[in-house]
Amino acid sequence: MRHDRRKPSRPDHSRPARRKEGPKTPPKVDPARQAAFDVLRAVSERDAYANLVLPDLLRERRISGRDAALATELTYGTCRARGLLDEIIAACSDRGLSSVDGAVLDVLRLGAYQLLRTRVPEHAAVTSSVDLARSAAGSYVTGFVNAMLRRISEKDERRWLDELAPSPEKDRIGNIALRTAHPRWIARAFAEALGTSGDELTAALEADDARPDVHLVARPGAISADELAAITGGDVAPYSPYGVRLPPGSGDLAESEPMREGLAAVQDEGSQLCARALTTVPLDGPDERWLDLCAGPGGKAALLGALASIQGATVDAVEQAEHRAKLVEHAVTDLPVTVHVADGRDPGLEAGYDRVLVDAPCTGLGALRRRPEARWRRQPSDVSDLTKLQAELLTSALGLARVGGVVAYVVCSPHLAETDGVVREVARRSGAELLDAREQFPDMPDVGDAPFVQLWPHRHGTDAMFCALLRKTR
Ligand SMILES: C[S@@+](CC[C@H](N)C(=O)[O-])C[C@H]1O[C@@H](n2cnc3c(N)ncnc32)[C@H](O)[C@@H]1O
Repeated sequence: MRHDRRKPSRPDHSRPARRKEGPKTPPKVDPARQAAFDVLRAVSERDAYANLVLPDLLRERRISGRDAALATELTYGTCRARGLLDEIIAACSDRGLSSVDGAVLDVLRLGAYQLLRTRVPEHAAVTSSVDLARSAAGSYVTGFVNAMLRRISEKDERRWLDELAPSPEKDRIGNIALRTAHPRWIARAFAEALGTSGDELTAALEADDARPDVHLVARPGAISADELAAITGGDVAPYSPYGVRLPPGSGDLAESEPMREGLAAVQDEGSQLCARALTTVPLDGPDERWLDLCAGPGGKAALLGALASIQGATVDAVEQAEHRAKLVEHAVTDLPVTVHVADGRDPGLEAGYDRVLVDAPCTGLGALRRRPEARWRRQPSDVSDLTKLQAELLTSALGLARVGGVVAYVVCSPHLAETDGVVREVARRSGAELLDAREQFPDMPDVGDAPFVQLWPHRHGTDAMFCALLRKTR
């Protein structure tokens, strides 16, 4: 294809250019880019999760090998960089993005991602995007897409960032947010939790783009971490006594024997450590009745169930959503766990629990590396609704615990409103004692300031889990 090196004029998509003469049969879009585009549409149109839709789609269409790898890179990469790509696309357009057709915008995002963040040659990125636009929206948009992508390709990512990012002197967090392709409010929440907007903020945000290791949990009493590591070819995890780590994208683990037999499951090491922390706090008096107040889909309930079985305790697992309660049932087969479909704020269970876990619904800002599109879907306004629910669930947990009993409050988020804010407010109102959670994470460095524990992907290789431990005093 001939490269037109003249500076393209600013595309006018109010009057889309019509092709003078198009081929009778439009060129076929290659399977990798078609798959990536279809997942982007599902994410944009019906709030789908890219990491759930893509594997099914690749399987259905029998896309494998290099095509599957390209589809995965383009889909996840475009989802992660979406806000940054949109700023660049908007800078090339004479109107706001809202006037661009949704399918055309997704074509532009995919094309811009290839131009700015991959080694795909410019002509291949542009031609394939034009083909995709023709097949998705019709021939009349091809001129617009072609002109937009030519304009985007005039600069590399660094030059676009130099042009578009706020100056670091005036707005350091805004500058880092755009450079790491995160919304500013999330970068600010991370900065507040880390206590810095220096280099560690960049490291924390960049960790969201790294493909995470696969973490397995070896069910206590059923298989050891050493055995599981030997069977799966993984490494024993550095912190959790039940953990095994495998390289990113390790095979189809669901088919491996320990998983099929329920001896092991996929579970982030940070989640394992938070569930375990609840069980290691010293307790005076009985230690027989445990409660998991937000149990679906059952990862922590299964670990608690296995530990309860060893210690002679039983677990009640509460989950509000019926379909998620079914997942808990499946996860706790053969364990001393009873599942209840109920609202954790008033589950109708008899109070007096010795240990209670509140693994509360949260923004999930601590697991952005696992959800490519999540950073652009979450809104700052989500936080206040969630903190209200979190405080209600923690209050209910303390109501259900016995005096002297312990409650673990866990969220997969470092946002201070969801962590420190919720816990201190509920502790103040209820008179609960804040325990030093760090004592239940022995030999783990840099877990934050007492009395809480905040884990981080860039420090610990875990999700950014938060854990507080409270003792009921009255
Ligand atoms: C962070 S997830 C829990 C993850 C789970 N502990 C695990 O390790 O697999 C929060 C769960 O709380 C449930 N939930 C939301 N509101 C609830 C409520 N009012 N009562 C009980 N469960 C609730 C959600 O449906 C979701 O399954």
